[in-house]
Amino acid sequence: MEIFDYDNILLLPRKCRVESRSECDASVELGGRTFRIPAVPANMKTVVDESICTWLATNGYFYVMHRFDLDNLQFVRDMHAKGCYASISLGVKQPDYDTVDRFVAEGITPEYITIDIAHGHADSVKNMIGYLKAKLPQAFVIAGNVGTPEAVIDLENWGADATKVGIGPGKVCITKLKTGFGTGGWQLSALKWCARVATKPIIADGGIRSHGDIAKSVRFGATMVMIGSLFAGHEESPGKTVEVDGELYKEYYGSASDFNKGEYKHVEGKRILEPVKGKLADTLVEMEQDIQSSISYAGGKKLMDVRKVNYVILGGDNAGEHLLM
Ligand SMILES: NC(=O)C1=CN([C@@H]2O[C@H](COP(=O)(O)OP(=O)(O)OC[C@H]3O[C@@H](n4cnc5c(N)ncnc54)[C@H](OP(=O)(O)O)[C@@H]3O)[C@@H](O)[C@H]2O)C=CC1
Ligand SMILES: Nc1nc2c(ncn2[C@@H]2O[C@H](COP(=O)(O)O)[C@@H](O)[C@H]2O)c(=O)[nH]1
Repeated sequence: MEIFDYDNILLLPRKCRVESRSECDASVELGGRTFRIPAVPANMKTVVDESICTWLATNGYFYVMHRFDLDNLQFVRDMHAKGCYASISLGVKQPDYDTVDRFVAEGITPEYITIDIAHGHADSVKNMIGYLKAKLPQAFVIAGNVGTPEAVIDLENWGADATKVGIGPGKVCITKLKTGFGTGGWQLSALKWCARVATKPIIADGGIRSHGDIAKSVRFGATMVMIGSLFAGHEESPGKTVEVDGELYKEYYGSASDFNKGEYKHVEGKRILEPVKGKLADTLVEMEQDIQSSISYAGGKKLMDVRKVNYVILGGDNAGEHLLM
């Protein structure tokens, strides 16, 4: 099996088929809606809040609200009152089942529900998917996180409409160090491995460090990528602003960090400071333009044309050119 990651892969250009990159369509479909770009901010407390989610929904982007210190029911009511789709996260504990029951009692369904736990290849996830499919059958269910083809097959068979792939590649993740497990350092080839067996969309989660990594993810099978650090640190980001030597930073911490949990128990995340980098809307526009350029280098006009390109692996035992035959 080839082992590689974002920083040692390059995609190979094909003859251009457009006169302008504006002809390239970066949009993607997920769960019956079309979104402007195949990237979604991570469902983390220092990355999204209700006002960012509202802005994303009303401007054609996908979002997933986090599930920490939040009344999910009120969030969905608010989003629907504003005419927006609702996309929430759930865990697998009793309060999460209670939340589902409250949705049923009120007769409202969030359009997207992401079951988001550290080790998503688990019966607890199977049971929650089953419960959601029985109680809220209209919801599009994303489940994770996982890092192997067996897990993707199981989650899909249990009823997930999409899977989220990535155990430990995140910038504030310390799972690899604390447990010795994960896809950190080889997330892109883990994605390729998982995508070979997937029959439903994959959301590649974690490890994206530059905009070009989005095209690489799509090339290796992702429908969408989930991104934390690149979206944290904007003026609107919910993390606390901190000044160090006259420079402004925003805090970005892991959902399994003591900062998020409020206690030091099973900690698998840390806190870092991201330099404040302007407005989120500007980053999203730049991201879309960069994906349009990726599509043009792929010799295509639409996002999935990126899947057709060859690639090279730089350095290491697997180095070489990989041609689609
Ligand atoms: N993508 C990644 O690499 C990781 C992401 N995270 C993120 O952190 C947040 C919190 O995650 P999590 O702690 O799972 O959420 P929760 O605290 O809601 O825990 C979910 C359930 O899974 C159990 N659980 C958690 N980890 C494991 C494990 N390794 N083996 C068996 N059972 C486990 C927990 O029990 P108990 O706590 O008693 O074990 C609990 O019952 C999520 O948003 C998650 O996505 C966290 C770690 C890795
Ligand atoms: N192992 C951990 N992973 C975490 C934690 N909190 C979030 N995450 C994952 O990271 C990505 C974002 O990655 P980035 O490289 O784009 O910054 C996020 O979507 C989660 O899957 C954590 O505490 N530990």
